[in-house]
Amino acid sequence: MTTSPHAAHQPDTAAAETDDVLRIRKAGKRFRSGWALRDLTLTVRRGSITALLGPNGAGKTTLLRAVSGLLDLTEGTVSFNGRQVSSTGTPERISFLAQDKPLYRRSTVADMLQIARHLNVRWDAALARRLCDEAELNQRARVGALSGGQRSRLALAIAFARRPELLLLDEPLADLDPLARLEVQQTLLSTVAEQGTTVVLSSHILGEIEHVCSDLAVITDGRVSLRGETDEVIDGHTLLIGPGSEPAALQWIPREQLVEVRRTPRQTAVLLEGPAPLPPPGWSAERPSLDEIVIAQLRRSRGTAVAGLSDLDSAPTREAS
Ligand SMILES: Nc1ncnc2c1ncn2[C@@H]1O[C@H](COP(=O)(O)OP(=O)(O)OP(=O)(O)O)[C@@H](O)[C@H]1O
Repeated sequence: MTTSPHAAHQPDTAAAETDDVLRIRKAGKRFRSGWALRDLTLTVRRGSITALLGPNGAGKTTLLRAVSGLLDLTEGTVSFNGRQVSSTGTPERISFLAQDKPLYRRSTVADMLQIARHLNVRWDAALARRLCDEAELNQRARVGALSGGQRSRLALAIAFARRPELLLLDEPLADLDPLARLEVQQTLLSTVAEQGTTVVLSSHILGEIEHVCSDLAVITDGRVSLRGETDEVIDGHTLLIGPGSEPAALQWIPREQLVEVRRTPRQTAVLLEGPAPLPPPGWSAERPSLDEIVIAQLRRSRGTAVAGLSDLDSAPTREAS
């Protein structure tokens, strides 16, 4: 798997420090069961919405917890605005919303907002109220009586109302119905635009990430395997669609750019990194979706992506016409 030019090793200049709100360098976290993060390097641009994507167990939650100061790394460093983060305390300007939303089930929505108001130095009551109203949350309803999605919306309202500089969200869209997902995405976009908040979120919902997240990082086995600005990652790939499934018909495809070959009896789809060479007659080049790229790259990292590669290697060379 490739890493985009934005990845890993950027020069440590003063300008970069200003633009990058978060710098994670060679992060490693070892639990008894093994390494959850390994040599993970990632920078997050100020004002960006960055998606952490990856399979179950890839290390996304562990990374978010390390950034929020909830656990110490075994190796490497996390720095927020140039200051190293450690488990001695979450920096005041970072807000982390965990997957299991931290709410008191016996409290009402109104009480929960009051509690949060007292617990936080910075608190935007008007924003909390507006977000609860948008979610049609009854202020007198008990938290325990809300649906999973409604509890997520309340927890999100509290996270936003803290007005953090860096908002970390672990699977924020997971419990939400399609309409609520759209509304939460809209809130994310408007909050970033209004407040200049930087957001890092983990998600499995790829289709929607494409429209919300300016940046993405794919994490596999505790490492960053692909990262960059979302548009650039998409523009950096080409999907070629052609007829037939004969391996010999693929010889014109540059082997070093190949991410995935998928065949049906009628059609062959080839995902390439970078621009495609001029395809032969009958083939077309398309812009792939983010889903297609991320899923293919994940399959590739598991060694299952290039189903047709061995055929391609053993196929006879196509004669030049
Ligand atoms: N507290 C812990 N103690 C031991 N092992 C842990 C702990 N937390 C995470 N792990 C392990 O670290 C690895 C990464 O887990 P993590 O929860 O960070 O993955 P994830 O990418 O967030 O997964 P998911 O998408 O399923 O939420 C897994 O193998 C997990 O079992």
